[in-house]
Amino acid sequence: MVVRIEADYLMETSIDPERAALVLAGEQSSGTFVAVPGETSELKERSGARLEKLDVLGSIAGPSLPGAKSGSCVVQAKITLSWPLQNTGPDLPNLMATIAGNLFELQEVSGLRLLDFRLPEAFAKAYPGPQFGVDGTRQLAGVAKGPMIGTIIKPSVGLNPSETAALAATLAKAGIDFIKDDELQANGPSCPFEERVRAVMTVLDEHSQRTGKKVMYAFNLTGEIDDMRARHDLVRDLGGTCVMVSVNSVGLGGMLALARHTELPIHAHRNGWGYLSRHPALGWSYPAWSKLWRLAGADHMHVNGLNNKFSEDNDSVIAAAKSCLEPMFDSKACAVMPVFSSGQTVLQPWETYERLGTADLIYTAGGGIMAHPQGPATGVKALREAWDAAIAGVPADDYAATHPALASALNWYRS
Ligand SMILES: O=C(O)[C@H](O)COP(=O)(O)O
Ligand SMILES: [Mg+2]
Repeated sequence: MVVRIEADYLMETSIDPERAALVLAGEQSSGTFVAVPGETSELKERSGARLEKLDVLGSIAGPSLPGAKSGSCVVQAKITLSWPLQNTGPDLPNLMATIAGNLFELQEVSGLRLLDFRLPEAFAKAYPGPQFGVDGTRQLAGVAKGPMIGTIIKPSVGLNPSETAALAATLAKAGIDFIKDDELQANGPSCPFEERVRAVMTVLDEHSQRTGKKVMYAFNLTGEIDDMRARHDLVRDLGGTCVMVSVNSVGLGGMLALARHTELPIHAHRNGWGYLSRHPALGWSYPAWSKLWRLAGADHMHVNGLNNKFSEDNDSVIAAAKSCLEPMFDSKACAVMPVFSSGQTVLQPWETYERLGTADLIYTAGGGIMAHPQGPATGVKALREAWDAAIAGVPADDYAATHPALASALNWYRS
């Protein structure tokens, strides 16, 4: 159990690494660019950040980022800083300003990436964490085991509420477990939130009365706080079972307001992640960043997918997905359901299952279902067949020999 707040960074500097690390520690606690009269040694002892660990990894060819102090040699180091809990209290937005604030732009570093952090138990008491997580989501969606097969309404924008509902009805009939709005579709005049929810819930209710299966639909309620609360209430009152939010758009304050209000699982979309992470010498690692949202109350978190349409490599995707299930505190695991999404098709389930070692996930394919040559219903069938084969350990082509939906999808995506 940690007593102080601890954060690990990958740091790059052209000055003495210990000096650079101490500048970071000073700037993020009691110090500034010059000594000030009130910063006594007692105050520093009480409130100053400490350099707990410094491992110099070696030198690199040149600075990764512009604007840093230059020197004869650029070195990379792993450092751990710590802060007394008394500086912020168990307070997530202000934790963020402390461990991931001004330090990224200090001249002493030409690269800084937050790799991980650990928090005292007081944070576990102060915040809700996921209310549904894996088990609660499975229960609400009626999917006891295996992956939750899902999709994203595509085209992302442009369909009106009744067109969206008609697509949802087709997908439900095809046996899908999970549908979500795209992050680009929240409350635009061409597809207003309330009309969309009413139209979609009408068809999902009809389907549930007929079959007993309530498809989970994550309605994108991203917006201002009062609007998000009202949109949540509408979804709940109409029998919906999930809401979605773009976490970078609403920030921690918005997420916390929603999490303290919600009676439904929160599907956390990470759009914008690229600006926080794409340069390897800057920003956040996913396991660190996702901890903020897990503790704040996310139940599902996007982790990209193998062989995705973005720039992230597969090792990083698997590490991100695994981190969603790793316990954050002794008293509160904050485990969330990883959501594989981005360029997913019938091609990736085998490697995904083999590398992840569990099917506790939501697997959403937008283009990967909608673009199936025989239409979205066959797209759903093919994706489920791909996952059945992956879990049974049967190679794709062997399974496809007796499963035509999978066979045509494999041909389509391989061509
Ligand atoms: O919101 C998402 O997760 C993406 O739009 C995924 O879409 P795709 O499956 O068509 O890549
Ligand atoms: Mg999208």
